Amino acid sequence: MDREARLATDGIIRIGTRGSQLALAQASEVRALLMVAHGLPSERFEVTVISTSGDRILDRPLSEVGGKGLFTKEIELALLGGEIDLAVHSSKDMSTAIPEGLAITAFLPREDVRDAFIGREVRTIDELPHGATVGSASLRRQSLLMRLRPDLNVITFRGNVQSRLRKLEEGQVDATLLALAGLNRLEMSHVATDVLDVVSFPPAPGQGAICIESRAGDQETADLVAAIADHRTTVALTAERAFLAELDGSCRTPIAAHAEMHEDGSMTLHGMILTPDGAQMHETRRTGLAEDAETIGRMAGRDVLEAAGPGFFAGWAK
Ligand SMILES: NCc1[nH]cc(CCC(=O)O)c1CC(=O)O
Repeated sequence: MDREARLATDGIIRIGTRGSQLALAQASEVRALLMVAHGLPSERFEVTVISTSGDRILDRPLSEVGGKGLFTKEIELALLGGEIDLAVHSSKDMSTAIPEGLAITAFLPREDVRDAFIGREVRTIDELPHGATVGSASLRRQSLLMRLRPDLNVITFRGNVQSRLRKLEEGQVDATLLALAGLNRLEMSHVATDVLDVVSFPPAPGQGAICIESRAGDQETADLVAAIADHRTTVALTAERAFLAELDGSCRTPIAAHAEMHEDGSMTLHGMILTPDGAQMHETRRTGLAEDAETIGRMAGRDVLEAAGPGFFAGWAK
């Protein structure tokens, strides 16, 4: 029996995801893409919701609790334990080190990479009054904001998309920033009052891209998800994640990166590191062949480390 026939006759494909509305929307998107790609009915799929430490710890900034692995650890344990066959993640939340026995088997076509600005009484960052309060959980967004507007009162602001918007409505903050990708997936892009450009406000590595993780030896699932993988996104994410890998071992400073593969097979990467207060910034642009994405990412990482010098990290080191 070939693989398609086997999938059509045995077992359920079990998809693991976090329980936030955004995570559930992403899991539904993956299921829909797999149904279309393989002609499978929805009954072949089961979506298992898994609560992660990142979902439970809401009172502290993530950078204090221990960063990225927090949104993926419990889901990865379920994969390793065979409770689920594939995990759907926001690539932005993935650490660069994938646990032994697991692998990223697909990056899906990328959504909009940009950040959205959501003001309660104003439409843009420029229009915010002196000293206005802006909430964000992201060190990168906090730093980029303070770089543009050192007068702002930037505060840490956690929770899922809906709870952040509620805090904004209640007046706890005058504005917030969210990934446009998440708003689009939730069909909530109407709340954005401005969209920030990638040159002055580059996204987090991986922003806007869903990735699928599965067991390293599970060829059947790897083949299944290969049908919905996107090459250009894979190239961009390879470069951005290599840039991040080069940096995140040595610093906890804000990191931004945006890579794009072009039609002619070339690619560009814009990488940036900042001090948390936004006062200092180093950036690099590298262009090369898509097949060299990993090297380009690594070299870009070294560019900014070298430009920054050891003094840059004084006070911001791990
Ligand atoms: N850290 C939370 C998170 N992880 C991924 C997204 C957005 C969706 C994406 O980037 O794919 C968000 C929310 C946000 O930043 O607004």
